[in-house]
Amino acid sequence: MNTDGKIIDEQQEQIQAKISRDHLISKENPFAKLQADNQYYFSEKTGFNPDDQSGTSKSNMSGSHISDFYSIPKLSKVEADAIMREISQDLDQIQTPSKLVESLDKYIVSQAKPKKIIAQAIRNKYRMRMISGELRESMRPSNILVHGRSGSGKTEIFRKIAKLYNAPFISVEATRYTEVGYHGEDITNIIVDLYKKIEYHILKLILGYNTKDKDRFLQKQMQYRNGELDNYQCFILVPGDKNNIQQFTFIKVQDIRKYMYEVYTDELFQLIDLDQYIRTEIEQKGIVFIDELDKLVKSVSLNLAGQFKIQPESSATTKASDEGVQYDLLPILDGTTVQVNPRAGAFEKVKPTDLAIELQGRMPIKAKMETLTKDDFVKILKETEHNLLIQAIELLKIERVNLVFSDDAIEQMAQLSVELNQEDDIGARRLRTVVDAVLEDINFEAPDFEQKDAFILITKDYVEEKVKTQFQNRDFRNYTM
Ligand SMILES: Nc1ncnc2c1ncn2[C@@H]1O[C@H](COP(=O)(O)OP(=O)(O)OP(=O)(O)O)[C@@H](O)[C@H]1O
Repeated sequence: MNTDGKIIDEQQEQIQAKISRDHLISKENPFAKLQADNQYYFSEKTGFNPDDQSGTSKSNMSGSHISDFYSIPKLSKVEADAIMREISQDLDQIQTPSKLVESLDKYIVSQAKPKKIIAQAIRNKYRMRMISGELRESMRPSNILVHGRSGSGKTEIFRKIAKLYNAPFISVEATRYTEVGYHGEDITNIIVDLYKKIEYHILKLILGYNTKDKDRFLQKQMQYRNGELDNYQCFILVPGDKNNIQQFTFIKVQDIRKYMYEVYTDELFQLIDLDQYIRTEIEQKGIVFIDELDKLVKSVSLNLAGQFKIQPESSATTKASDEGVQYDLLPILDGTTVQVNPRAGAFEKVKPTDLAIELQGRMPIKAKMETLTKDDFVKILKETEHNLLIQAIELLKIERVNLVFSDDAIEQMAQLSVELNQEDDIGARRLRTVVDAVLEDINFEAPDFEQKDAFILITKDYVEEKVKTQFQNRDFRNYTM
């Protein structure tokens, strides 16, 4: 279900433990099934795609009508509510800052200080959730400005955290909002984007097998947006147990939505209006990652007349005012926890203090990423979970080829990455280009190897030779991942 499974699995296990402890009808987490189209279990025969104006589209969902299944003791509304509450509390309590850092350590090398700062800030956000009333309203979100070299793990840290917390995660490039059509009032689309998919799935759930009826869909959509369906109870089928007995329960729309807000980190479909409820949800749980913020900073250059002339840092042809966009971002920073990720050369040419004062003020927490060293590169290759070498080994096992890397080969890959980065620093992304270069021939030829299950030792010399050849033949400098 989730390829970055480990941390999610831990969380699922806790939820499942909770569910079985509470004598729920299944050991599986029924709500986890909401995460992927083809894992839905509810009454539906056909799908309706609101983007398709012809109304003829069919989704690839193949649910079954509720009456196709027989019912087993169902949860009462009160029980379902209680479970939903407990689940969301569990989600809040799963990771203390120290545990979060521990989890991150499995995937992200070095960066001890930023990890600590970020983990603490994230925890604070969850503490704030537990406080209500005026005191809560007077608290400002602790937005974080993360800056540092390209490919040092900025995005990676937040991706992992979002997965860990099952929080909605959206990454946007600030410069996108300097493009025509995305400027000004449209800036709120950053947040709105999160919700289009959720609305669509909930409506499918509500409409059951009758989703082909476009008028009915639109009518329900309106009711949904007006909050009229919040207390509507949906059937959720719980996947079969060992004996393949299907079971179902009732859950309120508002609870499903709430849960889905928490679990969705996926691609997004159509836009819906931003309402207060959504705003509140994103305030509490969402992670919005604003990339390329430094590109909004103008550089100041002296023109011939000796006067100061302001130029957009990224492109002189940018249509909308970059400074304007900085101000447009303010309400978002007020309303949400935002991780700001300055990109390549991030705040190297310009400093965080070059941002509009108001913007700086809303990002009180600063975390500076360390520049990764050769030793860090070695650790990334050797010690992180699901690392590039493990991936390569597993892929080649499919072809009945066993790859083995000698220690000095790994050292050499790290060393060459550092050297190639001197030309153009893409940080740990470089490792990917180097590993690909080393394995290019083997990957190509593996299916044709006559001897099956042979072991191939990758040595330092082999690494050297392959990378040097590749580097001479190709321009690595423009590599991006
Ligand atoms: N500290 C790290 N530990 C492990 N892997 C890392 C680390 N830093 C980067 N990587 C690897 O490099 C890739 C690129 O890193 P990431 O996307 O986090 O870069 P970034 O710091 O956000 O850079 P940019 O500013 O260019 O967006 C990641 O997918 C990850 O595989």
